[in-house]
Amino acid sequence: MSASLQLPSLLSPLPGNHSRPVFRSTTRLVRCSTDRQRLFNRIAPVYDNLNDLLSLGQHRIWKRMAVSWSGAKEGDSVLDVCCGSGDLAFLLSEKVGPTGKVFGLDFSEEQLFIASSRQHLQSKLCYKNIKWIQGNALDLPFPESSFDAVTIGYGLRNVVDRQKALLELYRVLKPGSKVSVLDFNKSTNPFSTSIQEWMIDYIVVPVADSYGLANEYRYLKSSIKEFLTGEELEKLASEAGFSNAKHFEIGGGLMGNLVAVR
Ligand SMILES: C/C(=C\Cc1cc(O)c2ccccc2c1O)CCC[C@H](C)CCC[C@H](C)CCCC(C)C
Ligand SMILES: C[S@@+](CC[C@H](N)C(=O)[O-])C[C@H]1O[C@@H](n2cnc3c(N)ncnc32)[C@H](O)[C@@H]1O
Repeated sequence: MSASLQLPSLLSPLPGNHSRPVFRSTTRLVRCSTDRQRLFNRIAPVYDNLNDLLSLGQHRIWKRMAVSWSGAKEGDSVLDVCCGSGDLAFLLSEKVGPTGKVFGLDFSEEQLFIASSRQHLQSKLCYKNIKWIQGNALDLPFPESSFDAVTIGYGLRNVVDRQKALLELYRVLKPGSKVSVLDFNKSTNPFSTSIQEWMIDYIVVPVADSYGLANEYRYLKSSIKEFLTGEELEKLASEAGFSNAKHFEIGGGLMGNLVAVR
């Protein structure tokens, strides 16, 4: 099974063969974009369950906050970049209602397969307004000024070029509209950092190991280390052209949400 970064495709539902990819365990999992795409394909079957279990359901609250901060409202046309299995896109769909439109974009075919299956299992009328697109966050397949709000949950940390991703988010937003960026918080407080690292080493990785995904979840710790602090995110967003870039610590400082206006 291959997923193309060059040719975004509308997936509603996803076509093709949905057999699981071969599981591999390597120590160097995430050198490039293709490695990350494979990682997210591999964890797709257990991704939602592990998020619920490991965050004790808290991730649903953080995602609601991110959607609320995006300013999406009834009738809007909105985009969720790095949508994964679709949590933020489903929440956006409820916000914009049947008269609005939601696009969920991701480069992982397996994550999109889960998102599309979830959409078809639900009877909510508004969920019919979601289109899943396989594409690259660094080269969004939309004209400029297309959206009234954009969200990206746990995505910016995972792209290989964050500045380019923010420039793309800026380009597709309508002037005056907001981007809401939810992710782990790279704290400047050593105590918060050690709690976060302890939780990943002694809770997250051992639980993931029981699914054969220890390396995939070990990646979380290194990716947070290589991520940006709230202040650095505000600076990067301002450099991409956004105004009023503000980062909020949530979940007791374990998570963060950047909000910025085009
Ligand atoms: C939805 C959450 C994380 C998504 C996520 C993001 C990634 O970049 C990954 C990369 C590789 C593998 C998995 C992921 C991934 O799942 C957030 C919630 C779940 C987290 C998996 C675990 C949370 C660990 C916190 C430090 C603990 C919070 C505890 C709580 C406040 C009780
Ligand atoms: C941790 S998941 C987050 C999924 C979802 N937003 C959530 O909050 O649960 C990160 C997602 O980003 C996607 N992703 C990473 N880099 C990407 C890129 N360059 N283009 C498109 N999707 C990307 C991955 O495939 C994965 O589904």
